[in-house]
Amino acid sequence: MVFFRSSQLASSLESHGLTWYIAEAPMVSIPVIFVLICLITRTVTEIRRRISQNQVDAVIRTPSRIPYWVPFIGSAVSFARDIEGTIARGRDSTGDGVVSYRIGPSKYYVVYMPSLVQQVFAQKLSTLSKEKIFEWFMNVAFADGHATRDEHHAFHEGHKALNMMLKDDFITEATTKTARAVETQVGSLVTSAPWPSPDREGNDLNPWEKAGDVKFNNDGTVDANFYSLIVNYMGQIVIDMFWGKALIRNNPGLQKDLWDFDEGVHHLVTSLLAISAAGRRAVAARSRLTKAMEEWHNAMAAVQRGDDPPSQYQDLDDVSEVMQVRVKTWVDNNTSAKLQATNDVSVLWGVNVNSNKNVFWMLLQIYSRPELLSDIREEIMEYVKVSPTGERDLNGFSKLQIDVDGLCKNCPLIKASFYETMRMNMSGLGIRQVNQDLILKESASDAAMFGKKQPQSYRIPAGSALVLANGTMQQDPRIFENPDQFLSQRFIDDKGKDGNVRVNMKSLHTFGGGLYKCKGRYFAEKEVLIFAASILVMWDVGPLQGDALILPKMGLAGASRSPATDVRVRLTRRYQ
Ligand code: HEM
Repeated sequence: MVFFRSSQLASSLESHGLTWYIAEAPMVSIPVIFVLICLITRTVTEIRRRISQNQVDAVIRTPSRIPYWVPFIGSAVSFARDIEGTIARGRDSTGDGVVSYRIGPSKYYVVYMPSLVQQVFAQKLSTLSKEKIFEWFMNVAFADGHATRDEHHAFHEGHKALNMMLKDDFITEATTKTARAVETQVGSLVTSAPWPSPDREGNDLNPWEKAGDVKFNNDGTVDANFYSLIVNYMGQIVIDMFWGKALIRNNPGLQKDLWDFDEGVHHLVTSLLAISAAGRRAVAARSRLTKAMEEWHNAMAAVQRGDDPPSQYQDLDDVSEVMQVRVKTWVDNNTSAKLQATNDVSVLWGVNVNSNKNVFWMLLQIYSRPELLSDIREEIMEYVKVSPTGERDLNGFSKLQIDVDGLCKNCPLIKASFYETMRMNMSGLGIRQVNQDLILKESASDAAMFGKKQPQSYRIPAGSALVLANGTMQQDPRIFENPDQFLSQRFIDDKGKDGNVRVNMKSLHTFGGGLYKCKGRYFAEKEVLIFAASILVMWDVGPLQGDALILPKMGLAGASRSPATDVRVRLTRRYQ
């Protein structure tokens, strides 16, 4: 190995050239050259940022690109480390409504101004679409082997079948079935009496109780891991409602797999991390889920053909209409097993992941505020109450009676608390591919809100990616005052002309928007209120020690968040 003094280095470089120097002293020269390249990259990207930043008077301009150190990598590392913090810093350093990042070979334009977001939602598919991103996601997250991309027609027909979820017939069927199931099961969210020991023969625990690791106390209270308890309890009712009871009955580990998959899905999309323990668990869970979905589909397809399904799938009469239509659509379009099963697993995940986690966070937010809890209980008491005729569930506990219409139309505080929960606890990114050059124009009021001299327009070039930074907007104090506080009244508007109080999502876009807006949103709103209200009426929830229920830290960003660690709570039954 050769070491040089600077004068020697200069004369050697002059006589032998750079290649010779790298070959002779790689341990020194490679880091030196790397540092030089980084410095040059940082300087050039900084100059470029200043040039675009100085276009304060331009009516149409190029968004500022955030400077970076390492060519090709760009801002990838800071995105991987802290996506929301990175975007918030970029936003604050420019003061504009859009900022641009280089990540690997791609340019990303991140949008976080309400008027620009509305324009993004209004674009046609020919300008902005999600197809390529969705195909990539189906491959890395669900291992579809590019079936979504290669079986284009079949995928789109299957996807279209989900539009049924937007129709009144589906919404009525799904909410009615959910409400009836909740009425009879919320009293058994955790069981206790009549059996003294949970595992007494013939009286096994409910699967969600096992997932929540319940422990019965002598005074009749029950301790549980609240996150696991809630997401599994809701999952049981909603999966039974969509796919019929046989799916979970034949695959008792289905929910464990679903939540293991969810815990590791971040690791799968950043494929480097797929080798982590959570990533490996997610991969194993995903293959069991895919197999279960394929078997379920084959049984349903057999019934639809008039054939006899396997013995364990004889009773498929309780499958929802939307899932029956999906099966028929897959069959009519000669869909491969790979496309069918991976897409059905993605729907299974989508149906559960957002609603169930939001109910968990929402309950904690409400139970940790005694005044809000009591106001909401008063607001909903007319619509969610213990069965007036004294009906009991299978375990002998009180049943509830739920008036879904009354709950959803006349209870603004619980609905506004749901929106505020989504604002606080969700952090989704909406990603679109830019197919044609696009101009986005700031509104005058948004420009003023961001402290700009005048509204500007931005040119977003074809071939780049556009990102809606919902999580960052949800925490922007200019859009949502005091964003770190849970304000249960935030989304409540004044009374309208008809005298009714309105609840309005305003600049909150947790269901997405435009052509890709969540197809399950009408059901989801009602479902969340049904689950949350019924638990608030039937149960008191508090900490194991002390008075204050402390909310756990949130896990990784990216749509709905899980808690960083589960939270152990004590549940007390309010009605026997
Ligand atoms: C609080 C609950 C929920 C939230 C916050 C939520 C949010 C979302 C979001 C952000 C998207 C992507 C939109 C985009 O790409 O712009 C989406 C898509 C979707 N959601 Fe939901 N969702 C919820 C519950 C549900 C439920 C319960 C169902 C089913 C009953 C459902 C069905 C779907 C479907 C089918 C899509 C795909 C839409 C498409 O590709 O066109 N969601 N949801």
